[in-house]
Amino acid sequence: MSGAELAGTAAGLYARGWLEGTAGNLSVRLSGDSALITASGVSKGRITAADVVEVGIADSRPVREGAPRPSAETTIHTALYRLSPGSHAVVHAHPPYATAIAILSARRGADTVTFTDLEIIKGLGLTDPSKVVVPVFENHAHVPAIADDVTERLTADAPPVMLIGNHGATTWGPTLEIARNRMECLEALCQLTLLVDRTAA
Ligand SMILES: CSC[C@@H](O)[C@@H](O)C(=O)COP(=O)(O)O
Ligand SMILES: [Zn+2]
Repeated sequence: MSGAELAGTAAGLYARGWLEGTAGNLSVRLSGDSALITASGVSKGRITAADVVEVGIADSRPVREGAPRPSAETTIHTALYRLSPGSHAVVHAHPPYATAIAILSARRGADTVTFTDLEIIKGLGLTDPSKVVVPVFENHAHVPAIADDVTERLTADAPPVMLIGNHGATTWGPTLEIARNRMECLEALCQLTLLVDRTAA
């Protein structure tokens, strides 16, 4: 897995309007103990292989001196890699419908959103695709506090998708393509829910 592949996937999500401004971050696991993640504060629509940083999964810090500043959300990515050894990619984006559901959930004080009986749930790779309970995390200004909540709340068999209240969505999986597909499925679930008013939060 290379920085060029991360940049290509990021450009595709940017083109869909899911990474507005400098929003979003993507990473891939390089080995058991490090990951390649997008640099912070750059447009993911035009990043290149030079705009990625190798960080330690244990400490979330750049492996090499002089590297660009890694994503502000690095601690969330590394928390997910520690939680889920079979996961090799994490995608964070601000897709409009998922973000709208995240905003509505935060307003209601809901810490989960439940989707039931929608075919697209199958795209999340769950054992039982009849229902998915998606966790909603508080959007702490101090990002490591979100990562701490992830570590505290999620188990290794949690669905590979989460929302961050008033903010956006994060998905993960065994490959970058699968993590990206899961983001598309989560966005579709949120869009359908808002279209037909089936919100079960
Ligand atoms: C454009 S502001 C969004 C950021 O605060 C953050 O949520 C985000 O998605 C991108 O952060 P980054 O540090 O560039 O990886
Ligand atoms: Zn974000």
